Amino acid sequence: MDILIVDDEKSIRLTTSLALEGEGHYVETAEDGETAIKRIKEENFDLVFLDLRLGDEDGLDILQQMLKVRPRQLITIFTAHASVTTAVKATQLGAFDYLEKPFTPDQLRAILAKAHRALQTRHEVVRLEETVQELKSEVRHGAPPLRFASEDPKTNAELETLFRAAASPASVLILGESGTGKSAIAREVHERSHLRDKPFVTVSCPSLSKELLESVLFGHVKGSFTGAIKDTWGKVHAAEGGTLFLDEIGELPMEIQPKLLRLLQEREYERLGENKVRECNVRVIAATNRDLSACVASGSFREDLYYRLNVISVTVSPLRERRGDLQRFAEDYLSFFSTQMGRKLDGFSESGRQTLMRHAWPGNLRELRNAIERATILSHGPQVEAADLPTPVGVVEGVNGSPALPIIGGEHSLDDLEQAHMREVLRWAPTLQDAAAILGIDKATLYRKRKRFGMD
Ligand SMILES: Nc1ncnc2c1ncn2[C@@H]1O[C@H](COP(=O)(O)OP(=O)(O)OP(=O)(O)O)[C@@H](O)[C@H]1O
Repeated sequence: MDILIVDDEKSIRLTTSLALEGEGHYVETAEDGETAIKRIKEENFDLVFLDLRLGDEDGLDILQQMLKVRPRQLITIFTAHASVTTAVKATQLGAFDYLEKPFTPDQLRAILAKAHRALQTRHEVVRLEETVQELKSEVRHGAPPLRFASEDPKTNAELETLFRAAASPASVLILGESGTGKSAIAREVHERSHLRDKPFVTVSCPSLSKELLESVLFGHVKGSFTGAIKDTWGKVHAAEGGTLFLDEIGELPMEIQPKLLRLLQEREYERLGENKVRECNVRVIAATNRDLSACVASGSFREDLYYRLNVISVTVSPLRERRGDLQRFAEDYLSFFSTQMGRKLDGFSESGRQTLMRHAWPGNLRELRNAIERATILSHGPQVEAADLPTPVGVVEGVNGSPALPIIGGEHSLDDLEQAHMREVLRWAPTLQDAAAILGIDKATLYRKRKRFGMD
């Protein structure tokens, strides 16, 4: 995590950052409110530790100012002057948690674990909100047609291989960032397979608790857990003879992993609370936006299960690496939504096109589709202009003081290109850690370069 410690006591700043850095976190410190607020404005920290007594300054006041800048910022208050009243006041004002000084490494770790869970939930909520918007739109307007042919030779080759293998019973693993179209590919594999007339059943692994997920997958018998008031069949049963699509498989709890392995290896499972072994015949397709091999390395995903799932696999490239496809997708969506909404829109103006091309599309196809749907509603026509696209979609020249972006192949130095690319990635990457990973450099190099380019 990227963490900011705000405390006027040097020893606290030092010991806490050492403890946090020892756990692999990136830490910055600030000794007063002004510096802290400046950094909050500039950077996206996952968590802030804020002392309630900062010399003459009032920590509660700084807390409010920080939340004004970043309303969703996770802020843990720490103070040597803990009292129930201040704790309550701080949480009422929007603090995430409260830590009394002096604190033990275990207490600090507990806060970090809680913050980590909160961040994960937040990401999941954003993803679900977007999916809901998408589904609402599908109910209203139907779904835009899917395009699988790609201008990117790598994507094209991978998808072709995958679709050729669709008819085999082998398990399929689809990797790629959120919104790259993994679910759509899973369904397409099913449609192109010999199972197309059989059920296609989806289970979203992270949306349920461990117990519920197990029951949703395998079913349960009455009384097997509190609330199990009657026998039920699970999705494995519902998918019999067809395809079982396990979305976000990287989130599958450790306890359920052996049961899925048994399903894949032995074609057997048991309902929760029952000792009867049942046979099943399903083809499993799994997808995840996590780096599953890294999960195997860190011990959160079983290696044997990984190899069982990874018989045929495809990694869907993010949209920012498929610039050749971007315009086609945008045009397809525009043509679909303008027909649905009875709008006469004739493509994108040059400024609209440039705006589309300049954005990094962290939400991939889902974000693009939502942006184009919105632009179809907003546009005065006859073409979609930069102004019709939502603000975060692109950096338009001269807007908000942003310098124009260089064009690949134009008259620019490598320094200009590097600088512009770094600035854009830093603009949308959730954390500095992510930005460094995307740029393929370590965090220290990123810091050095930011300094050199005057970006800090
Ligand atoms: N091949 C495609 N052609 C056109 N649009 C697509 C295609 N694939 C996906 N989309 C659009 O992107 C949206 C998101 O796709 P999908 O849900 O398959 O992504 P995902 O990678 O499974 O996302 P997540 O990881 O968040 O579950 C779809 O609703 C659809 O509008």
